[in-house]
Amino acid sequence: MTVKTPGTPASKIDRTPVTTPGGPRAREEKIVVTIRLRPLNKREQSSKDQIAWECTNDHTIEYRPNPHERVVQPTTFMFDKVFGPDSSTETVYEDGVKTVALSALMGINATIFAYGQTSSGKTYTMRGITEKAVNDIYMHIINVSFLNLLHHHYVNAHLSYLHNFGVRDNQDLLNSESGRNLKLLDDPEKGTVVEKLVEETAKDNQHLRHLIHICDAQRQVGETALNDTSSRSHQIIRLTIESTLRESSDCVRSYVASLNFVDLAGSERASQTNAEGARLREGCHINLSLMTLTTVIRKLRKRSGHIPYRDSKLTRILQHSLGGNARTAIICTLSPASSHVEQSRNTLFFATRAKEVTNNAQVNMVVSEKQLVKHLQKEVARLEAELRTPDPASEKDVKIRQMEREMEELRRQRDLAQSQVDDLRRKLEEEQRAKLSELPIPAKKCLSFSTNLLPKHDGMELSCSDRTRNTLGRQTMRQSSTAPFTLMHEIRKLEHLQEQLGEEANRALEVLQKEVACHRQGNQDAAETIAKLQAEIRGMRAIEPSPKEVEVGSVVSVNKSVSANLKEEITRLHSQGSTIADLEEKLENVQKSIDKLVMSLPANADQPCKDVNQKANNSAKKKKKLLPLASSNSLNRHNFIKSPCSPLSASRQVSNAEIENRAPVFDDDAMSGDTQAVSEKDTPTKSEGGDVSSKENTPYRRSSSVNMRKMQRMFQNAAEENVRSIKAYVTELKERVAKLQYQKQLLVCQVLELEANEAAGYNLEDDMNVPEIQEESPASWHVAFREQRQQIIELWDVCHVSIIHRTQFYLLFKGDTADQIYMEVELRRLAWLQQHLVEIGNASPAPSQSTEARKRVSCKEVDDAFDSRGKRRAVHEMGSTVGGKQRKMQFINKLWTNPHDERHVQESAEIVAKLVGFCEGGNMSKEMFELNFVLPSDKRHWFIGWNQISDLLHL
Ligand SMILES: Nc1ncnc2c1ncn2[C@@H]1O[C@H](COP(=O)(O)OP(=O)(O)OP(=O)(O)O)[C@@H](O)[C@H]1O
Repeated sequence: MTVKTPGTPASKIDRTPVTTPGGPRAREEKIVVTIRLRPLNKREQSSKDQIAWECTNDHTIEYRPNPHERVVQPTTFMFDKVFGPDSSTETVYEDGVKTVALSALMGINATIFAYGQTSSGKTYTMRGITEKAVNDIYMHIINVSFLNLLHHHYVNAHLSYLHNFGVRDNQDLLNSESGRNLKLLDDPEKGTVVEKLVEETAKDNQHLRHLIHICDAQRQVGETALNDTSSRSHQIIRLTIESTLRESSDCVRSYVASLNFVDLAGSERASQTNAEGARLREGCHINLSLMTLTTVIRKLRKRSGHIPYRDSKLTRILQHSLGGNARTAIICTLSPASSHVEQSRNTLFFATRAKEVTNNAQVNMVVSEKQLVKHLQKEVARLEAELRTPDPASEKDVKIRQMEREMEELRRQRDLAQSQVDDLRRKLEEEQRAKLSELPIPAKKCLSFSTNLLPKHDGMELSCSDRTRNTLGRQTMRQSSTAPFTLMHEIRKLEHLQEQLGEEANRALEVLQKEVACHRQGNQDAAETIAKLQAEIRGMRAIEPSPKEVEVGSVVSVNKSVSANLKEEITRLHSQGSTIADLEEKLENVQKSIDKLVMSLPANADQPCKDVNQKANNSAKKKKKLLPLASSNSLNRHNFIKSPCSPLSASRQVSNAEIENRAPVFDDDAMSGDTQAVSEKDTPTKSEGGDVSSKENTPYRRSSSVNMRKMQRMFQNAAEENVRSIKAYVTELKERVAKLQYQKQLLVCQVLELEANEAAGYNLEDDMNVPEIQEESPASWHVAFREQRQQIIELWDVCHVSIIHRTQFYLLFKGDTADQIYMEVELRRLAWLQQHLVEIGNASPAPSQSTEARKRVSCKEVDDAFDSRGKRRAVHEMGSTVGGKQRKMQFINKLWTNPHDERHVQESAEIVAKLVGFCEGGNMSKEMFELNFVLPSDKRHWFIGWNQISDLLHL
């Protein structure tokens, strides 16, 4: 077993208390010095000895000199504890040395010894102290073993006994056969050891008492004048205590400590002891060893110089207890007799010096070989790790260099990725450019919109809102496929069409000018009209499209960002809104002028022609009723003016998509030739007379043989027809301008949506990789159409849309693929309207609008619209009877009331169409559905378009 204090080199061997500089902080503490003053013994009492010493308190003892005694020595001494003659040994133990004695249980060496002159009571005191201490130690062992079973705490005690050492020969009282010559050995680790000293292990308290008794019995005593049983040697009872504490499964701590009970031989004066011979020599040895002890104490007190431990065997054995690794308590015994005042004073002087001595007690921990091996292995591993581990500073540098390398690599990868992105972007732009320049522009796109543009009013959704939004959400998915480049391309294309329309209108007006010129007969109104038309033409010519940055079909500059281009486009389109409105206004003025001209024609005719003119006028009026939507004389108009944009042109046979998206090619020569041919063919005065501007050469006056009336009639008919054709064509141009207008607005909306998406973090450029246009298959469009139409019908009901509008729309759009744009526009503006109705608290004029429209369907029209069979069927279907005015209104109010009943909707549409005179392919045109996004409260709300239509239809 190895005895080791914490931090002590592990090579320490067992049971040797070692003080190490690196160990745990030593407990520096003074030697505990107590004084025990015994009572006068019988001999002293019989000799009438006086008490010279008195314990004035627990710490002070004072000398009581005789009244006549002259005292020059100190008379008062103070110690840690002073016990008077009445104090028991138990009190001395409990109050003076118990703490020191039990330190051995904690692995701290402890020494208790008694110092004093002969017969002062050292043996008497130490036997009691030893007994008390042993009792306490075994009580502790019992208690700790009982209370700390879980901690596996146990204590073993080993006893060794020395006697006579330092006096004559060392004698082991536990081994009487060992002889007298036990040698003291200096072990470098254990210190001073007694060779061949027997150590007996005490089994228990009784066994230990028995061992102590044996030692006491063998101790040499002798009779002196002062003490009948005077100890003639020093005695040391050494109790070695081992304790083990298992703190955890892998942590077991063992402690070892020596508890020394030292009963010194008493100093004596030969004159007092009357010793002679052997007793005198014993006394001399005793005094010599005690003198060495006194010297050691004195040296230790001064803490300087050589400590003469080796001058006596006593001090050699007690070296650790004197200023070393032990807690020490000295009990100085005194005789109170005045006859021993000088010896007592010397004892007090010794005690006074002893209490200045400081010990360094440490806990002695035992480490088993297994634990030692583990500890050494850990130490080796730690040292090897230290050897392997480079300097922290250099390690930090290495890490910094490594991080710098990683950063450099990341930068390189970033640059590489950036260049790859740039390449991809370049390629995409090139592909986009190639696609735009090569591919024909698709005819009908699924123009879509997002409800994101519309204000949201949670909790105020109407019944069909969800479905509408689902559809719109689905369309929003398609929206992402509309690339900004395509939008800009569309805008450019529409602008080009706008420009062509303007030019076409100019040509029409020029032809009209020529035609009107034929009617110059000094008629002031006609002249004014012509002058006005010429001004109109000049005005229209002044309307030039804005200079385009890029021609149609070309690619938007790739150097600008897409978003910047879109914003510019929006700004520019907004600025051009007035231009389109101007064009519409101009066309309106032209139409008015034409109307005025037509009206003026009969006035130029002679009276005989009145009937004819009246007929023509009536016909014109009749036509006027249908004019905006009438096809007019398509053959004549075709001959009158030929335009690829005209719905009546030869290119009419081409699909609408081709017409609308193909850049028109004007054949000026052909057109002028045709125009000329028409003029020559349809205007006999021109072909026959040449200069129609000359009154002299007018057919009326050049040939009297000609039937002037017939000629006039022919002329008027031809002129009237031509003017009517021009008027119809201008109307058609207006419709096309209107269509152009809402297509443009749709594009603006899409641009705004893209811009909103871009602001929300949506990457516009990502769309570059998505197919731009998703054409719906006929089957899927049919399904989508039915779904959209149902939503539209429900929204009509929710938004109280005019039943006339419902009827017209319902009958016009029946699922043709060309209807996609109209369906989506209708759905969009209904959704927009619905949101705004919610915004304004449903205070929409729409209901009154609807009611007004119902009122317009007069009772008479109800009567006229149906024959008796149709009426009966309608009445039957609507669950009412058509009788009085009130009942007729009830009948009308039952139209368009159930959006969920498809049959009801169909019947309602047919009835309203009959009532107001709608006929498909007749007075209804898809182009009349212009787009107008304004608030219902606005004077020009989108119902106005329907009011106008109603006005035209005289509803
Ligand atoms: N405190 C005490 N109370 C009563 N009797 C005492 C006390 N101290 C000592 N005696 C008695 O005094 C006598 C001498 O005591 P003791 O043998 O212990 O002295 P000693 O110091 O050991 O002497 P020596 O040095 O000669 O051995 C004994 O008979 C003992 O009983």
